[in-house]
Amino acid sequence: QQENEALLKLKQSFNNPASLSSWVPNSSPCVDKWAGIICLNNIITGLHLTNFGLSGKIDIQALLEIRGLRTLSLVNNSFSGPMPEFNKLGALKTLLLTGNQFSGPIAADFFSTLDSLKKIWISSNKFSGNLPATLTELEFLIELHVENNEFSGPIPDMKQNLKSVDFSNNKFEGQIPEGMAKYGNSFAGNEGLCGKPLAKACNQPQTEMKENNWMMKAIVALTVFIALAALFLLIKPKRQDDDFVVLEKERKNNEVVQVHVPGSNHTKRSESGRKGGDSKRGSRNGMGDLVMVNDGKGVFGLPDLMKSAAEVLGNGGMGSAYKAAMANDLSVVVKRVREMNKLNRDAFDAEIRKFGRIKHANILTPLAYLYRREEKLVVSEYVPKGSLLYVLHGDRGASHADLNWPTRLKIVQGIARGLAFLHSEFDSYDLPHGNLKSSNVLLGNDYQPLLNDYAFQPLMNPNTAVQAMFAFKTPDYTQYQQVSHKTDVYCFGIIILEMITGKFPSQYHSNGKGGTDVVEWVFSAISERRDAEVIDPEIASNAGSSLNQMLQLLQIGAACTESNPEQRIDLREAIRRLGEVQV
Ligand SMILES: Nc1ncnc2c1ncn2[C@@H]1O[C@H](COP(=O)(O)OP(=O)(O)OP(=O)(O)O)[C@@H](O)[C@H]1O
Repeated sequence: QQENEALLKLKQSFNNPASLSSWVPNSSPCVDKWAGIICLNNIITGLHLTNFGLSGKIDIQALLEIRGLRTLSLVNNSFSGPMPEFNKLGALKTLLLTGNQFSGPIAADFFSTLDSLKKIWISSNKFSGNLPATLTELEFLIELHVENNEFSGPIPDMKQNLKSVDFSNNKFEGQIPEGMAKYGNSFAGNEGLCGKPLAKACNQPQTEMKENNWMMKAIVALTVFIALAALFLLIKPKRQDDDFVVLEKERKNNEVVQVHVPGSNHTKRSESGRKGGDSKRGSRNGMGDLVMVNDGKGVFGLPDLMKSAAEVLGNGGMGSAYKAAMANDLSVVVKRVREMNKLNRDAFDAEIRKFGRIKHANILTPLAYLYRREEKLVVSEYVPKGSLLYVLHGDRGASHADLNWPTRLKIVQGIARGLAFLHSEFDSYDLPHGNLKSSNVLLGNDYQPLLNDYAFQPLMNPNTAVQAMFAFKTPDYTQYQQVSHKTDVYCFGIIILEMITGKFPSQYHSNGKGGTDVVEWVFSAISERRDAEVIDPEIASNAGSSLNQMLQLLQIGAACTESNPEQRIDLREAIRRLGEVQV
């Protein structure tokens, strides 16, 4: 009875408590299932007031009277002002305040009385000042999210083994403590931070930093140049009468370059041998060893690539990727893949040609390849918006702001269509995609997703495939030692959870450190009936009537990431359920 009254007092302290209409005198919070009240054996253990439209004061005295209270969630409401005295609730295990307007500093000793805390989420508020030093003393802490605030000062040296952590988009400064470098992606958007894992080194005067920046750029440019030069040397034929050498001589004499790219200013010399016929091998067609497998974007050769402005895009598990902007305004990505020696040249050729014939709105079709014993190059069109990974987590610019709920749903549904296509096209493969993750989903102009780096497993040396492909990081392989079509479904599920929570999945790190274990987080939220709390505040804050649809998508993501493949839904079922989700 005392607890009922305490809750009614708490309700009175809120403005607009219409969402708490089930909280009425002469009824029981547990038996009559008051909204947002979690009970265990008739004892109130949690207040989950996520998205309840609440604001006003929070009556801490009332909360103190709820003796069994362990979890307090006020996520996505409109509370403001300084941090309330939650530190009086000494038995709390979970404190979730994400997505409010709380502001100002938090006292350094705030957490000294909260030594049972396991999860602290105070992200997306307006907290400022240093992070309280007492955070480092919380022995049981496993989740700490302070992103999207105005915190400044140093990153504390947390000795706990945090499973999920995010310091991004604040004003933290100084050197990241050595032991914190393992939380790789959690520090983005803090201009003043330096040291590992960031690329910015510490302890350098400003001018020296600038010089170093220039040096870095020079080193990158040199690396690209050396990579392309090495490439050139690799493909350089030994026979003096080879077409490629002839081309080079012509170039030195300032004669026309024998390349043909629609729309380019280069003069054509000869059309012969360029299409069909010997172009299968490509070595004697006047264009080096590059073999076109799809000429929908024009025909080009290695000399075009050699002359283009190149830029390193990244180094993935399978090799490195370069962007090459060619003279005809066509920009391509050259992916240099190591250890792809499972097939001989003819089988490799047949395989990539198969990819080159794909015409699907959600698949990126490769344009050309180059086969050398030591390495293979696969060339595709450059997609300017970049990957879903980049747009979702990389910058907070215009493209990120466009990732509203309808766009996210459209992307998920497009990925499903692309994946369904691969599953029918490469039905006989164990892994029709095999490396599905958000960095391999590119976003077209209209945010239509384009799947990339698919169906590579049959081409790769088995050991490298295990090391490089995301499918082999799933429980299917790590627990059950067998990959299958359902493995792609698991990887798809990770993307769904990543998009709906807005979190960088720790699954993408090979050591699992840094980022959020989205599967564990979502499963525990669902089982504790606080699933609405894990929805990315950026889409949840004005979800309105779409909230149920978001929760439906979250459930599909969870069903796709069921760790036992036998209990996991298959792609057909996932697509059926996705069809029921509306904007
Ligand atoms: N065609 C493309 N257009 C635009 N960006 C691309 C294109 N292909 C790759 N990228 C981007 O270049 C970067 C490096 O790509 P890469 O494929 O080498 O690495 P990855 O996707 O992180 O890992 P993996 O090797 O496992 O696929 C990634 O951020 C990727 O999204």
